[in-house]
Order: sequence, then C-alpha cells, then structure tokens
Amino acid sequence: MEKQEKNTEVCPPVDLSGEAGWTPFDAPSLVGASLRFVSGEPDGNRYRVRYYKDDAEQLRARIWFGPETEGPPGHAHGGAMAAVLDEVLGLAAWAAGHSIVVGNLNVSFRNLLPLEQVVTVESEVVSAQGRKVMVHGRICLGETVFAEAECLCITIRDK
Ligand SMILES: CCCCCCCC(=O)SCCNC(=O)CCNC(=O)[C@H](O)C(C)(C)COP(=O)(O)OP(=O)(O)OC[C@H]1O[C@@H](n2cnc3c(N)ncnc32)[C@H](O)[C@@H]1OP(=O)(O)O
Repeated sequence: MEKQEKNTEVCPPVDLSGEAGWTPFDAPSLVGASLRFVSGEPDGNRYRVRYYKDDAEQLRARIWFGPETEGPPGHAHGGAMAAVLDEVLGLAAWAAGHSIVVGNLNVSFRNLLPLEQVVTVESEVVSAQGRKVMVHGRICLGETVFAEAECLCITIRDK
C-alpha cells in the first residue's frame, strides 16, 4: 500500500475575534502552563483558541478546529470536540473561583463540525454544592449546535 504524504503546511491566520460585549480573558493562565493540548499551539494546525468573558461574566471561547483534529472526512473528531469541552468547561469552573478537576463529562454530538471554521464554545456554571461544581456548555455557531455537554467538576482536596 502506498504511504500517504503528511501535509505539513501551516494553515493561514484565522479571525478569533469575540462578539460585542465580550472581554478577552486569559483563562489557561489560571492553571499555569499545563494546558498545552488544546491551547498550546496558537498558530498550529490542531486548535487555535481565544478566551473571553461575556457581559454576564461567563466564559466563552472562539475556537478553530484545524486539519489535525479530523475524524470523519472534513470534520472534527468527536474526541477533539470532547477535549475542547473538557478544557473550556473545566476552566469555566476555575474562572468562577473553584479549584477543580473534571470528574465526569457527558457529551452529546449533535451535528458534524466542519474543519477550519471558527466556532464558539459557550459555558455556564449552573451550580456549586460542596465539592461538586456543575458546568453546562456547547460548541455552536449561530443556531447550529455541534456538541453539548454537562461537566461535573470536583474541587481538589487540600494536600
Ligand atoms: C489543573 C486543572 C485543569 C482544568 C481544566 C482541564 C480539565 C481536565 O482535563 S481535568 C483532567 C481529567 N480529570 C481527571 O483526570 C480526574 C481524575 N479523577 C480524580 O482525580 C478523582 O476521581 C476526583 C478528584 C475527581 C475525585 O476523587 P476524590 O477527591 O477522592 O473525591 P471522591 O470522594 O471520590 O468524590 C467526591 C464527590 O464527588 C463525586 N464524584 C467523584 N467523581 C465522580 C464522577 N465521575 N461522577 C459522579 N460523581 C463523582 C463522589 O461521588 C463524591 O460525592 P459525595 O461527596 O456526594 O459522596
């Protein structure tokens, strides 16, 4: 079988601007330099992401799924969408003041997400009781929802 050449060309810049009323927010710095999988290559071919807070102080992200996130031909891998929801919804809890890791992430894939398109991740911290913080979120563009998730975050025990 012939070996397929890997395309190593870097994709052109993309516009990750937020919407009116959004303020840029450096969410990954809340947890230090550890979040390289989604946020680590801002000019690469995997993901490109920029974080914001909206006027209700909820975390938002504008994100581009690059060719390295491909699953079904021309579209994002489900695991690639789940990774984004894990990071953004976990960071939404951090941004609300909770030091957490994600304990459970329940994702529903609603529509195929075309590659190399800038989409939005919305999040909402819906409850915080004891060590459990529930965050809901979705990857969408206008009225189209690509994936939605419920994320149970658990606060880290004091060492
Ligand atoms: C640095 C942070 C970056 C954040 C952004 C990125 C998000 C991530 O990718 S985090 C990485 C993925 N997550 C992980 O690897 C987490 C691995 N899991 C763990 O470390 C542990 O299981 C942990 C911390 C979640 C819970 O363990 P522990 O501290 O012993 O708590 P534990 O006593 O078991 O549970 C506490 C409560 O949460 C509940 N709970 C814990 N896990 C779950 C779960 N998966 N589903 C439902 N409930 C759960 C328990 O039932 C318990 O409830 P109750 O108090 O009512 O009895």
